[in-house]
Amino acid sequence: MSDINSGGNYEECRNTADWLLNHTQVRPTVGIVCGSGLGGLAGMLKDPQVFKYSDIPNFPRSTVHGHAGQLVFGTLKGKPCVCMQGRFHLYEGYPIQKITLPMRVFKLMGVETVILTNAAGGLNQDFKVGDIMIIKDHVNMPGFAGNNPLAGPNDDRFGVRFPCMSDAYDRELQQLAHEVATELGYSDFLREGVYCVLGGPSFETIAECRMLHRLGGDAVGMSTVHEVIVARHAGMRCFAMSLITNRSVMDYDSQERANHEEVLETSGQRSKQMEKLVTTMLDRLDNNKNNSF
Ligand SMILES: O=P(O)(O)O[C@H]1O[C@H](CO)[C@@H](O)[C@H]1O
Ligand code: HPA
Repeated sequence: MSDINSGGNYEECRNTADWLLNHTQVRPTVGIVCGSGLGGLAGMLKDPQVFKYSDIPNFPRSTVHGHAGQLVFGTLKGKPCVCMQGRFHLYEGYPIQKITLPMRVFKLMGVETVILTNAAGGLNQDFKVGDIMIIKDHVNMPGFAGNNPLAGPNDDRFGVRFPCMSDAYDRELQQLAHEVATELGYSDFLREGVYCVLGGPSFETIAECRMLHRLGGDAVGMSTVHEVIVARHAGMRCFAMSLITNRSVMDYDSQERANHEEVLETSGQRSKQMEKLVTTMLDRLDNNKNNSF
């Protein structure tokens, strides 16, 4: 288990949030995290102000191809936003508290809602490459082994010791996503399901894919869940989507092999629709009384 010096403690997050607030006029209420190859969303922000992760105090660096490594402030459909163009993953070698530090920084800057995207393998055999899955729940495999971003002393200024996770993914935002996707004509490739997180960086074996599928997983990846746990602990509401970039290999006769190049290629092909879905959702939030941003 990591100690409080691993990153993500209150003072460190406060310093980072204050530094950012001193360098931008934007007061974000929406935080966005872009998955592998899905950073195009950051390019949609109006009047963007861009900070390289390497220039932000206490921020880790992005090391993965397809994650630009910059924080972009601006407005999207009139909503003040902060967007991570690239995220951090356990396999990059950072302590789990460090990879989730941006969620606490979001909170301290005033963010209320977090929208996350990721690229994932499809465990559900009905899913096709290019499908977009609304995440309705997760299975935290590293968490089963005690690797949870909230392990260590709890700081009540962020949240309670034992946060509930049965409402991790906001149901109203899921409903809104379904409505918007139907209107946009995306129903044919819109799915919903359970996202399983693993530590990576090796992709899953055939036996692991079969097991995760039997356990109720519809998609598998190496991100998002740690961020959602920390965001929910701090009381922000979360909406997350997976782009199915490859089908998980379940059959010993299959010639398919998961690889990051295929992941980036597929995310590039579907990124425009994901961007449209997110921006239209943001546009709608004001028109729906239940969705106060
Ligand atoms: O989850 P995101 O950041 O989209 O990245 C996904 O893509 C990479 C594998 O190709 C892994 O990092 C996996 O988690
Ligand atoms: N497994 C884990 N992570 C992934 C995958 C996968 O098949 N595809 C994209 N990210």
